[in-house]
Amino acid sequence: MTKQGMVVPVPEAAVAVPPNSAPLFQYPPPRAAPGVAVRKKCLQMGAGAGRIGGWVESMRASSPTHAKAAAALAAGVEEERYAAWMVKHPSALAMFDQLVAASKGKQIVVFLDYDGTLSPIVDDPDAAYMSDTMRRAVRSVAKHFPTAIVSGRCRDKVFEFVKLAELYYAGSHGMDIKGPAKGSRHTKVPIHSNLCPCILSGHPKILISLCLSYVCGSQAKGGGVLFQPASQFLPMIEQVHDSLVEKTKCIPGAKVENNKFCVSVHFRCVDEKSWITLADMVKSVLKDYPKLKLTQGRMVFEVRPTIKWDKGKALEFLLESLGYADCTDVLPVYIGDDRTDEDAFKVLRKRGQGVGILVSKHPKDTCASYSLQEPAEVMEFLLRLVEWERLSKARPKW
Ligand SMILES: O=P(O)(O)OC[C@H]1O[C@H](O[C@H]2O[C@H](CO)[C@@H](O)[C@H](O)[C@H]2O)[C@H](O)[C@@H](O)[C@@H]1O
Repeated sequence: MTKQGMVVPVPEAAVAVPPNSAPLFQYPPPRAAPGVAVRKKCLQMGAGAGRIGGWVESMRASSPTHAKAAAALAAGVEEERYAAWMVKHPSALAMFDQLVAASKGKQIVVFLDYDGTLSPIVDDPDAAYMSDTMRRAVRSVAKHFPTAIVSGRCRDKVFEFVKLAELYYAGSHGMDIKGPAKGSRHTKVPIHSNLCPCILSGHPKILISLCLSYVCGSQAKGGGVLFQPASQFLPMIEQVHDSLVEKTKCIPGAKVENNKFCVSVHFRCVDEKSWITLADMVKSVLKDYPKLKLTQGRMVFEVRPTIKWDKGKALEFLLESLGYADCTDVLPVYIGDDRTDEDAFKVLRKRGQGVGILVSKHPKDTCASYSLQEPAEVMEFLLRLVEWERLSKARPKW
């Protein structure tokens, strides 16, 4: 269980908590203190000494398991800070009973990030396997609740890792969604039309405008909906991927990953002395692509289309597809570890509905309300959810 006494370095803020955000429950845990630093979502593209220092700090902060962080951890420098953070973002395991009590009369819908949430972070992105026990836990969850994986990886790749056909998948940071038929209330009824499902269902304006601008929805094989709001960026992403591979091949340890609608440039295995060179290379390639933006994940640069679409939008899209748009009888539970998951946490805050759980052993500015330390705790939480649901079905209703 939670090691509350752990001492940790403090990475730069991922996002600030909106000052007037609505409480998620009647008994919300305290929010992060006002005035927390705000990280710009898109990284500055300019050069200059100040910026270079900022880049290195930001790159370092993107993985608190960095050697210096570990040293700080051993030295016990930030113990109190971690304890204070845990008061604001209590363990979802410790708060389990209150969490499930809030779901009374509501349908729980589970959203799970992949890397760092279902699988431990490892050096080689191609070897980020999830354990069989975790797979069994996720399968059980999906038996009881609509469940979706929301990942920065390309959808096919994350499916190869997860291997569960009973889930919905949103790959490429939500830009490639294979979800249920629109408004299906989890019945998985296939749609029988070639028309865009967003238009068919009278989807909110934002999606309709996306439908008109991009090739987006179609019937997915085996029923359900395939939604790809960035499909017009495919050729550009291919080009950028190839340029990045070519440009960065002289940097030992750098790895460029094609995630279909976005590209990841990993620096986890790059010597820190080469980080700035690598960052400059990425920036120089992107200069020719103003329609692409650069964000940062855990020891990785993420190159993404500038469209207003992210994991938060994917969460909303999936909820609507399941028939829970603007409903009060739904409780989305989103578990993730990355900066990109903050978009989903923010959506939950804005809706004043749902449970955002950040997976982290370190204090981070986050819009999530709760925390879990690592994938092992995520698994424990999922299994408890299944057991609670099983028992509540067996319990007589008075
Ligand atoms: O949204 P996610 O499912 O969390 O995907 C985000 C990125 O995850 C992967 O990279 C991260 O995990 C790797 C394996 O543990 C690790 O080596 C890397 O440093 C992490 O950044 C994935 O490879 C990326 O493509 C995803 O964008």
